[in-house]
Amino acid sequence: MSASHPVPDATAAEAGSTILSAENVTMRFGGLTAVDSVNFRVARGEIMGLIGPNGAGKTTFFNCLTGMYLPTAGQVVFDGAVLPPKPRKVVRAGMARTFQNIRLFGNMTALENVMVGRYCRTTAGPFTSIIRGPKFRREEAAVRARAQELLDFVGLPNATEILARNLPYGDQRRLEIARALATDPKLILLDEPTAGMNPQETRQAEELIFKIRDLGLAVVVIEHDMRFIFNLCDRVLCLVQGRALIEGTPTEVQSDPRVIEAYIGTGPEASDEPVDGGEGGES
Ligand SMILES: Nc1ncnc2c1ncn2[C@@H]1O[C@H](COP(=O)(O)OP(=O)(O)OP(=O)(O)O)[C@@H](O)[C@H]1O
Repeated sequence: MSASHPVPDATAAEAGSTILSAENVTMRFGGLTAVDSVNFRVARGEIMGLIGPNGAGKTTFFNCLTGMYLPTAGQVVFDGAVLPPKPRKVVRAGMARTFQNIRLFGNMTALENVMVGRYCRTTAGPFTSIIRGPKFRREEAAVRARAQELLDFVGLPNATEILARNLPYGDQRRLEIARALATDPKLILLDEPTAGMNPQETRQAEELIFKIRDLGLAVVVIEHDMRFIFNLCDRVLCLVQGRALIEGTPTEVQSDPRVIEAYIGTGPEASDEPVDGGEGGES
């Protein structure tokens, strides 16, 4: 990252203070309570993991945290203010996310995909953009330079002109992260960032997330790969049937018999992956 384009970096005073909190967040779909009175706190510069068996409510909770859903009850406070229930405003407030199912613009190049993420921070109005005035051209050049920096940062320095749909799967996941970083977030939420990755790509993803944290960002990660999550996270919250079962350090969570039972209880698919972080893929 060049000095001319500083990225968010928590000061010593800010580090450790709360950036995101969920207070009794509940989300109901008709008669189904997908998320039930969940409390959650993420500190600046922290990597927080969200685990739970299939259908536990992780993605629904993520959607509440990122303004995609307005919780049925409870509230989400981000950087000292109640979260606006509009994804666009949430991004501007400093929260970015990636999706379980990759959502790139397949027919745009890698660079253009990242540039799209950056436009939420530009100020050129419609008039100067249409006539391609000096302000627009200055901003466009800065957006392009920043996008390339982010491609370098996530390990895709040579992907600039490649169409997103032609990138290997692991690279597409990195590209999604670059696009999220382009919005200058204070917190980034990653929904299954290693899904479909081979072990080498998974290790690279882990290194990338540590690098992001080292910039001072807070990170929240949903993952089924227990080895990955317990290596990576400072704290882990386990959801089961929409409720918070336990929150603690990886050591505390992986040794809790209720967590083991919750996973084994979900059937043979989940029990393939021991919660003690043993060898294996996704649950
Ligand atoms: N839009 C929706 N309408 C109705 N029910 C929903 C909706 N989204 C999720 N659900 C239900 O809410 C529950 C929690 O789903 P969710 O996708 O949040 O779980 P998850 O922990 O992310 O699961 P997975 O690990 O399989 O992705 C499930 O029973 C699901 O069927």
